[in-house]
This record gives sequence, structure tokens and C-alpha cells, in this order.
Amino acid sequence: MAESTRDRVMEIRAGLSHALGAAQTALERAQQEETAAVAHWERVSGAATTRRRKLAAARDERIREIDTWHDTELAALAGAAAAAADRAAPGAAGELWHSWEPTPLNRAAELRVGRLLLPEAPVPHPERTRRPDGPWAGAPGATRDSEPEPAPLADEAPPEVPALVRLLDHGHIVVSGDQRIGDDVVAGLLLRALGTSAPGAVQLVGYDPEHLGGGLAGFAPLAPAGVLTFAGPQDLGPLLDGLVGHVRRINETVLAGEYTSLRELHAATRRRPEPWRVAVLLGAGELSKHERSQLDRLLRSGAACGVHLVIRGLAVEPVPGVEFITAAPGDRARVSGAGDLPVRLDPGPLPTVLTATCRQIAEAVAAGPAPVALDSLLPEAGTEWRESSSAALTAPLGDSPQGARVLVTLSDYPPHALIAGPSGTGKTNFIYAWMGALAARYSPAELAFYLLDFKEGVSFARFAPGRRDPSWLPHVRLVGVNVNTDREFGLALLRFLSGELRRRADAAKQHEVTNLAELRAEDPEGVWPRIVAVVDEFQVLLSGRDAVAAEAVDLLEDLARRGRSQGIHLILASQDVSGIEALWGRPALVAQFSLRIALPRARRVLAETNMAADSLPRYHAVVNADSGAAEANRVVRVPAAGDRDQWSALQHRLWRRRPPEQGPPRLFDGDVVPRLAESPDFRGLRPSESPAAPIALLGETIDVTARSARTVLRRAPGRNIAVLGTRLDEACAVLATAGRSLAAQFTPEGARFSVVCLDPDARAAAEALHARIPECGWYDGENVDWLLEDAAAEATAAWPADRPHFILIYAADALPGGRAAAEQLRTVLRQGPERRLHVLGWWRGAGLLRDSLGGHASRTDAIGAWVALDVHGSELSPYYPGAGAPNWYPRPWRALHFDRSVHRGAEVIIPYGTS
Ligand SMILES: Nc1ncnc2c1ncn2[C@@H]1O[C@H](COP(=O)(O)OP(=O)(O)OP(=O)(O)O)[C@@H](O)[C@H]1O
Repeated sequence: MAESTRDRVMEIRAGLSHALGAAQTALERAQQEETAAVAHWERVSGAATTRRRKLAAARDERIREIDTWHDTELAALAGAAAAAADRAAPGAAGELWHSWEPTPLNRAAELRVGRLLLPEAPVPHPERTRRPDGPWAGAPGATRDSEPEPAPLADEAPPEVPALVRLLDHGHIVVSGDQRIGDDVVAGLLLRALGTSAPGAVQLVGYDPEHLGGGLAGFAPLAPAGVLTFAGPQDLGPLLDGLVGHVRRINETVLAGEYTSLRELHAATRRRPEPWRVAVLLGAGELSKHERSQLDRLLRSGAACGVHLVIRGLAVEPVPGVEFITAAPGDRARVSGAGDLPVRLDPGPLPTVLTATCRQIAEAVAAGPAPVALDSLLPEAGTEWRESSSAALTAPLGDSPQGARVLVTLSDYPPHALIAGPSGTGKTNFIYAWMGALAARYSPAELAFYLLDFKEGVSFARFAPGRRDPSWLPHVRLVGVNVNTDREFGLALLRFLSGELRRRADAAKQHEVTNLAELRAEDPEGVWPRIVAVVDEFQVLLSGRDAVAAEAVDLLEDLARRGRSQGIHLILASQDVSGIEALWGRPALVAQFSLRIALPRARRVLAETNMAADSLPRYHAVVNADSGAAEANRVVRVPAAGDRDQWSALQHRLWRRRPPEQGPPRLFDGDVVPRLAESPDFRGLRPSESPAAPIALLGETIDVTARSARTVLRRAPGRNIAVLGTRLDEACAVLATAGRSLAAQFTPEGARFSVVCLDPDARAAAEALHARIPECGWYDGENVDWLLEDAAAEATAAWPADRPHFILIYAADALPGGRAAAEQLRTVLRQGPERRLHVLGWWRGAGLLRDSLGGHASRTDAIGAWVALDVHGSELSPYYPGAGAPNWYPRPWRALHFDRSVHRGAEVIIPYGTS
């Protein structure tokens, strides 16, 4: 082989070998890279798997969180919705039928018709499972006839959210869809509306041409009481016209431009003068053009006036305030206010509950309207006593049947009121209501009451402090109760008012003014309240033809005539003013009482031809400020003011505001025996060395102040006191009062006292008096001759004694010792007083005193003062100067006192109790 060939071969070999080596190296590198790449891939893919797992876990966790939040949130929302629904539909508005009962509310509530089916009722995590059959709670297969069970109490259970609709004070309801279910919905709504309002406050009128009222059969018990009425098949037009008429009237006279709706009126005044009128139109068919336009009017403006429509089977355009209910079984029902949410409608009310409730309402309505509360007459708490009585006293007395407030004024015209109403018709209640309305508006500086009740009982006593309640009505200055036998107290009140009238007239003259308003303007510092004197059963005061009646009528006439301009107003009340002769015989007097108030069936208080009182419902009154002229009649429904609790709440409120100087009123209770220890006059007595005019108190006068009757035993002829009559206790009480009051004015040495007891029955009383007077002498039948001998000598002495001697004789007519003793007593009686020797004796008869004085023809002027008990007026004439005898018919625990040195006529007194 040639060199060159070999070389070439070598060269090629070398080349090949180099190429092989290079290929080898490349292969190895490639293999390494492959290995590295595989390792990298394995790492990456491992990491990817881990991350996916982590991501999945994170995703699951997040989903779990979202689920939990959703559950909680939904439950909270459902809970809030349920709570809001409870508030919107409390009590009978939302209660399920199985536990339903009427619960009248003080506002119109929303009414339950079923329950909302909320999406996905939350189930506690993690067991919660989706219902396979859709997003809505509740089993779709269940029918509405099975009432939902009340929500279980378990924490995890979602609260049920009721489906509510608004009817009363808000709008109207239109029910469409399934007929039977629709009937149940209407029945449920009506029952809830009835059950949430006071009986009679919702009135139903049914129009059911197809079933002739059958659609409302369950409500039939309401019909006799007028709570449910029916319109005949042809009467839809008149029915709608009537409702439109109500809307117009209410707008014009009740809302009267002041309020936009009855709801607003109620919120502002707490009064609801009109019932809600709910017209139930079941299947109206085709409406005429007129009917359609009336219906549209009502849909637009009825609700503001409490006129509402519940319509089934009649197409109605959606307008604000109208709620549409589509009746359907299961979850296919809808209520427009709930949007698209499905609703499960409640079944109809249980027939037994429906009937029982309707009966109950009918009975309550038949029994009369529920009383209106006294509060309705009062201004807002905290705004009391803001009115000025300068020109008048004005207060509301209730609402008229049309809903307007009836205000009553006492002023220059009308100045005085006459109230009449047969027993039990609410006369006293009327007076309470009026007083409450006035007292809450006018402060005690603006208004003062003087109250007198001639009825048996203590109806005005509540205004004065009592044992149970220490409060009093701050405006009341005087209360007289149980005065039916003490007509003198009525006279005393009239005399007092006459005095006040004089005082005001003098002040007016001084300020050159003519009436109270001007006087108050001229004398701003003066306290000139308007005075209102109320006399219940005033005919007692005027009955009879005696001096009391005669003076009372004269005083009344003067007060009525002149009191008007001086702010003194009289309110006279009576069961039957027609029988009051004294009144009707004085037309001028009656004419002053131009404010006339008649309670149901009151006779003659209004004008002769005005019969308005005959047809008044219970708890109503006719108020007439024009002497009873028929055109001035205003009917008012009077609130209940008799309730003690309600009254006390007001009285306490005003009492706490009383001015500090305002003490309690004087309470005169004719049934209570006054106590000497409480007599202001007795308490005011102080001992002194030698009072020139010692006062013997004898009892309490029947007067507006608790004044004691007194006789002054100064050194002068005739200054002896005789107590006449057989009543032992009263005679002893008078002598004890006289003795104790005299003793209270002397120091122990300042006067001599001798007690003589000649009647064993009086011994205990005489001894009790003897024990109370220090250094007092004691005499009886055994030793009275010593005293008389002594006293007769004293009485005939040349000079007056240096200190007075008071001889108190129990049963002076039983004096032993025959003529001699009688003569001595006569001497003492005749001559003693001038020498400061005074006899205070009890004779058990007027004739027996005459015997002591020397017989029939003897003079009686030795007895300057006397207290007669059960002695007839005619027997007293010898001791009563002037013509005739005092007018006195004895009565228990009353006496007639006469002191010829000061009295023109005798006065009735009440002996003080012995304690
Ligand atoms: N407006 C009213 N609202 C509710 N109850 C009333 C009303 N008016 C009176 N009553 C009640 O009727 C009853 C009789 O009332 P009241 O005592 O006022 O009548 P009267 O006419 O004064 O009767 P009498 O003269 O026999 O006392 C009382 O129980 C009272 O509570």
C-alpha cells in the first residue's frame, strides 16, 4: 500500500477516532443533561403536586369559611327579620292560630298572612346538607293546611319570618288566586284586625253578592252589635258612596286641615275619634263607571280616614298602599310586599276561635263604648299649669261623636253651669273630668275650687288628704261631704263666697275696673284666682221653705248675678233640676246659669223643647252654652274620671308641684265629730292673770273655717249659759268644752271653778271635767247647799269678787233643797254675773229652766246665752228675743247656740267629742 495511501488511511483512522471520541463525549454530555433534566422534571412535578394539594386544601378551607359566614349571616338576617316582624305584628297581629287570642293594641299593627320561605335555611356546619329539591326552605310537598309548628328553640334552628301585610291606617288588600285559600286569607286578616283593636274600633261591612254573605259567615255574631253590616247584591254603589261620604266628612270635620290622617291625629292626641271601616268586597263582578271611580277614590284616599278595602275577585291596578296577595298552595303563594320571595300562607283561623272572638267583641260593643281615659283630657305631662284664667277657664271635656274636641268655657259668658242627670248617669264623673281638665291647665294661683256634696257618701273627699292618701288637689280650698243634714254648711259657703265677692268688688272699685281680667291687669301682684264652687245635689240646700233655703236662694241670686264679672263661677248639679221649685220660681237666677249640661235622660235642664238628652248614649253629655237652645247642643263623650288610680296619678302629679304655702283644704265631714283638742280656737287659748272677757267655747260652728262657737262671759248681767235638752252625752260634751276652754284662759289661781253633779248618769262626765280643771270644787246633791249659800252671798256682795267663779251644774233642774235652794240659784243667776259669778248649767228641758227662773211669767234675761239640744224651736221662744221662735228641728249631735248679746239669729253647732 503506498505510503500515501497509508497515510491517508492513518489520517482517516485518526479522524475517525477523533470523531468517535468527540461523539462519545457529546453522548456523555447529553446523557448527563438528560439525567439532570429528568431530575429537574421530577422535582418540578413533585412540587406541583404538593402545591395543587395545598391549593385544594386552601380552597376547601375558604369555601368552608364562606359557607359558615353565609349560614351565620343568613340566620342573623332571618333572626332580625323575625324580630322586626314580631315588633310590627305583636300579639293577635302575628300569633299563630293554635295559641291566638285577641290582644287590643294601642296602634294599628301589620297583620300576618303566612310565612316567608327564605333561601337556604342554614343548617349547622359541617353536617349541613343541601336539600336536593331546590334553594327554598320548607318541604315543597307540604300543604298550607298544616300550620307551621312554632320555631324550635334550638340555637341552630332558623327563626321563622312571617309574611305581613298592612291594612289598618295604611292601605288596602287585594286577594287573588285559589278561592278557598283566598277565603281563609281574608278571614284571617279580618280576625287579626278585629283582635288587635278595641271592640267596636273596627267595623266591617260585607259585600258578597255571590254567596250572599256566606263568605263572611264566621263573622255573623258581630252583626247584632252592628260591628258587621252587609250590603245587598245591588248595593255596591251606595256602599261605596257611603264610604266616600265618610272619607269626605272625616277630612272636613275630623282632620279639619290640622292632620293629614287619623293615624297622625292619633299619634298627636292619643285620641281615635273614628272607627276603622273595613269594606270586604267578595267577588264584585263588573263595576259600573261610577262604582269604579268611587272605588279608585277609596283606594287613593280612604286609608288616611280609616276606610280600608279588602277585595277578592276584582281586578285592581297596583297603586301605592295596595297590597296584593296571590293565594296558592305550597310555596307558590306570593305577597307583593315580599317581592319574589315565596310565601306559605297560613290556614284560616279555627272556627271556634273565630266565633268566640266575634261573640266577645259583640258583647263588649253591646255593653257600650269602652270608657275613654281621663288622660285624654290632660295636657302633656310637664306642660301643666301654663294657662292664664284672666279672661276665662277653658278645658276640653271629651270628643264629639264626629271626633272634634269639645271645649267648655266659664267666663263672663257663660258664667255658671247647671248640670243634670238621673242617678248613675255619670254626673259625678263629669264633674271629676271637668275638674281634672281644669286643674291640670290652671295653677292654684289661677283657679280655686270650693266643693260641696249634698249626696250621701264622700265623693269629693278624694280631693282632701285622707288616711290612705295624704295628698290633696292643690286647687281645692274647701270640701264639704256628708252635709245632707247640715244645709247650714251650704249656706256658710254661699256667705263666704258673698264675702269674697264683696272683697273683689271693693278691689275693682279701688282700681276703677269692672271685671276680673281688668283687675288682674291693674293689680298684677294680687292673687285673684277664678273661683269655681261646685255644689252637687244642690237641691238639698234649696229644699223646704225655711230660712236656710230662703237665704241660700238670695245669696245664690246675688252671687250668680255679680259673680260673673268677679271670676266667681257656680256649678250646680242635681239628679233632677225640674223639681227644684226655688230655682224655677226665680227665672232671673236660672238665666244666669247659661251653661247647661245634660246627662242621658236629664229633664228640663235644656230648653223645654230640646230633647237631645233623651237619646244620649251612655257616658255622653249634651253641653250647651246658650241656656239650652237646641242649636247650641254639643254632644260629648265623657272620659272616665272616676277610676281612683287614674285620678290619684294626676292628683299626685299636681300635688308634688303645689306651691309651698299651699296647705290642705278644709275638709268638713258632717259624719265626723270634731275634737276640741284640734280646734284652732281652743289651741289658741293661753292662760293669763285675769282676762276681762273670758270665752266659753261650746262646739264647732258649721262654717267654711273650723271656727268654734263662743259666748263671752264678761262681767255683765245675764252672762250665764244654759244647756237645754235631755241628751246626756251632748250636754256633757258642751259643758266639758265650756269648762275646759274657760280653764285654759286662767292661771290656777286666776279663777274659781265648781262642778256640781246632780244626775248620777252624768257623774262620769262631770268627774272627768273636774279632774281636768286644777283646784276645781266638787259638789253633788249632798253638799250643793253649801256652794249655793256661798254663791248667793257672793252674788249679793257689795263689790265684785277679785276673781271670777264659774259654776258648772249638771242637771240644774234636779237641785235638792226645795224653794230655798231654788231661790239661791235664782239669785246667783240674776245677780252673779255682775260680780263675776257665772253659771253654766244643764237643764233637761226648756220648761225646767223656766221653773228655775221662777215660773211661767218670770223674766228670762238671766240666761244670756243658751245651747239647745233636743228642744223644739217653739219651746225656745221665751229665750229668743223678738217675734217667733228659732227654726230648729233637733238632730243628733247638733245643737242650736244663741247668745243674745251678739246674735241676730241662732247658729247650729256641733258639740266637740269628749276625747
Ligand atoms: N264617662 C264614663 N266612662 C266610664 N264610666 C263612667 C263614666 N261616667 C260614669 N261612669 C261610671 O258610672 C257609674 C256612675 O257614675 P257617677 O257616680 O258619676 O254617676 P252619678 O250620676 O253621679 O250617680 P249618683 O248621682 O247616683 O252618684 C260609676 O261607676 C262611674 O265610674
